[in-house]
Amino acid sequence: MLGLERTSTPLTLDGGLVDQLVPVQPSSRSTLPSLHRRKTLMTQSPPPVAHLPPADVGLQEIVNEHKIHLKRQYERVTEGFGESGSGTLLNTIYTELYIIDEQSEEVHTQHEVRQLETTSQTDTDHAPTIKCHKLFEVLTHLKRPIRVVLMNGIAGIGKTFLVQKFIVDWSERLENQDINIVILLSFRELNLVKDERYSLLELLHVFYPTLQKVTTEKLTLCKLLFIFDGLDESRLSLEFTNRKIVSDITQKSSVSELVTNLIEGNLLPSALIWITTRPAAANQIPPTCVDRVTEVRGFTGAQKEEYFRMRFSEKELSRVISHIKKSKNFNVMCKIPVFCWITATIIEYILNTDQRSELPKTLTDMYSYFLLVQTKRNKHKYQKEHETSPQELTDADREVLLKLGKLAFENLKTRNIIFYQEDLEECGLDVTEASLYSGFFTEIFKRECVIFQKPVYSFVHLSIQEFLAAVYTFHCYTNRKTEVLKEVLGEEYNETSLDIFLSKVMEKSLQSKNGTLDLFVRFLHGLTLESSQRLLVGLLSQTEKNPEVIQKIINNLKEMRRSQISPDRSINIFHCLTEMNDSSLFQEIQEFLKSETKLSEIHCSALAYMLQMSEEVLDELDLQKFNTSDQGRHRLIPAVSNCRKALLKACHLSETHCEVVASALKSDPSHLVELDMTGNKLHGSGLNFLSAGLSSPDCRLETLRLESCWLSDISSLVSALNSNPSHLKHLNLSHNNNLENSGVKKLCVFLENPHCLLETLRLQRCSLSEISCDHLLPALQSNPSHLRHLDLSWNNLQDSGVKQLCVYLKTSDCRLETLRLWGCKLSETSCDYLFKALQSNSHLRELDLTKNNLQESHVKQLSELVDSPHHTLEVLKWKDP
Ligand SMILES: Nc1ncnc2c1ncn2[C@@H]1O[C@H](COP(=O)(O)OP(=O)(O)OP(=O)(O)O)[C@@H](O)[C@H]1O
Repeated sequence: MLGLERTSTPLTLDGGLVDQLVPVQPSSRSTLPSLHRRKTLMTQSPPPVAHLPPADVGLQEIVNEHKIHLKRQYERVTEGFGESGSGTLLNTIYTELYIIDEQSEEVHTQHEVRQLETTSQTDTDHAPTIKCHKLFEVLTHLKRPIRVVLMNGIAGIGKTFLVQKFIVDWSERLENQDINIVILLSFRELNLVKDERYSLLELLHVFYPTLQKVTTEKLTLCKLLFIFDGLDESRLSLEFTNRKIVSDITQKSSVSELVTNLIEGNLLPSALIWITTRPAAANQIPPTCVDRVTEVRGFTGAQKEEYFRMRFSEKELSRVISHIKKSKNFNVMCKIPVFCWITATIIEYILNTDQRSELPKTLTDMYSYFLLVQTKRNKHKYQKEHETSPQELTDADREVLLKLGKLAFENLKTRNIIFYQEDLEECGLDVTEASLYSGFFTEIFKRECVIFQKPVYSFVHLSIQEFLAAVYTFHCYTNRKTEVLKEVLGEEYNETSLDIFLSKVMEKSLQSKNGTLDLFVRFLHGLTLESSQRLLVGLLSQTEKNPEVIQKIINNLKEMRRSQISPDRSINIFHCLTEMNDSSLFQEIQEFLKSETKLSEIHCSALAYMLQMSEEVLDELDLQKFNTSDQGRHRLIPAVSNCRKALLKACHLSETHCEVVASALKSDPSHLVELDMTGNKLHGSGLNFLSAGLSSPDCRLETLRLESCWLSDISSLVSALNSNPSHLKHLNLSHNNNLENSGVKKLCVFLENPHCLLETLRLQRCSLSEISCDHLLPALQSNPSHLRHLDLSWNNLQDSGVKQLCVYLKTSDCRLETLRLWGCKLSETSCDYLFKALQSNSHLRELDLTKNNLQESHVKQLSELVDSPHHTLEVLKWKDP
């Protein structure tokens, strides 16, 4: 029993000032295991106190007893599909969830997996977030009380865990102490009494016998919170229009009527109501009854890590996290806590059985497992089947999964990700049962209502759609449904061997520019393995065990080459090999790198992937150092995202390659600090792509070399540098003959930017005249203190150009150390200008006037400066080599 202590804090109850009884925190609390809890304790301000009737010690004791009861019931959880009350302490595994304070109307309009591959991951959008303990806090902008909260969330996202956490924190007096009594009524349990007639008071006593001692009067005085968990599971018919009004808590009624009257506020109008539901069932509650809609979005990146941190020892943790990070798809799926649990369970099992064994690498295995576990959870939830192992899919499961597969497949071709009733019907899905299906398969199939008041359906993740589409395609292949396969491969498709079938699908996928079928073909290859077929037995018929066919498929992939495909698409060939558990490439690459044998294209793709995924950031990637073809070099480009220095000189980069480089500059974190694209034709869209990368706030590039890149209009480059000015230190645009004075004029906009920190500027052979110096002078003068090295060699600057430069040299903040003016058609006059300027400049160390046809007499004074111990000039070059 918890101790009670008097406090003098006056609190109001019905307008009167009363003394309150504040519970003393139990001393055992400091020994609780959860890190999270300890944090809560430390950061917490004293909780608001319950408004109990004055000095009602009797009621307080009942409440205390109720708290103890709830704590006992909910502090332990069995994960995945277990019941509460046994298993692990919730606080030792509970990880904070990301909840937004509004419901999203959008369905996924972009392929999450692909989105991740092209952009840096934004875990959170700009929606306001909310903590579960603040659900009933008044909305400041609306200033109205919150009575009914509807909490949406897809299956496995953590709604029930959240409710349990709320209850445990309340029962331990950590949060929400302004609420006197919390009553959890899950729809799953209400279903059991749906045909009974009770008064609300009796219903409470059925579920909470400890509350029997509370009288009607006292109950109406208490601040109550009713939590209705899992509306999607409800078998009650909740009628909000033609229902009987019940306002007396002793009045007998049907259970459905009690629930609707509570929600509507006819019964206990001041009681708070919290309803959780999968999106499929949310529309059972009229929006007019709801004061706040929230949505549980699962884990953010940091929360994901925290989840695994709580489960694994420090030693194992880094292995687990890096394993998950290596696969972008695992990363996406791990936003859903139940997928984290599946991943953790599989990994834990492996680590406990054999530390040395490999963690599951293939996505196909992970997704197969996910499908099985979710199917089992649904069965447990809706059909109360406890005893089947996850591997046992019934005929009914198989039928529905294949229909969903058909829907997935049909719509994958058109990239359609939202479906209407007609689409479902076309695939044989019974729409009258849609809500059951969507409930049953919300894990993979989510139903939402949008503006049109028409149900819209979509898969929870597009990756799930692709997986089911692959399962269905495989099913059609093994069952010789040629007509269906023709839809993917075109009319000319004929029954053929598995290896030829797969290489045709692969070809098809390579043709797609944006990777529409990438994941689909990966799954398809993964499903050829006996191990996958074993996992999905019941859903997939097994193909003949024929190692030769598997080997043929592997060989086909290795030999696949097409020109004009993006290196990202090529990496997908390698991913398909990984899905087939083929690791021969890794060994071959290692051998080849040692022996300097020429790397084939597929080796380069594999190598690019290895480098890309390596935990070590590569210091330098120099494409010229690889013994391979141009195509092979192109396939290495994706590795740019994981290196500091990328040397991509003269290798015929196309705009697609520039796009890949740009995405490396945009990635978060972006490692690239030095980029050399010299000798590639970058004019036009290539430069635009690159500029988009440079303008990203994540770009950290310090050195950019674009010599001989056929550049003329550099507007996009300048505006990119200008929007992100403070990183670039060295810029080399030499040998771009078409740059001309107009190019320099544009560049000056960047040089003038007060945040520009450029130290080196090289503009050799850019067809410049003295007009460029006119442009440069004010720009350099306005921001004089950063530039250290300026190279304007082989431009027609003449003496008048040098005259302008000398004005800059004389600027007091000028810190220029090297000035190179080879072949600028200078005469003795320039030497005079320079001598005068350098008399007042104490920074220049090196002056290079080679190839200007100068005589010893012309440079005499400048040479004296070199000899003078009082001047910084150390090197003067003027003799032609
Ligand atoms: N906050 C969390 N911290 C740690 N694990 C969590 C958390 N939330 C959920 N999980 C894991 O995910 C599993 C599913 O969570 P939960 O049952 O709460 O989901 P749900 O949204 O209620 O799903 P459903 O709609 O299917 O009932 C849990 O059994 C647990 O393994």
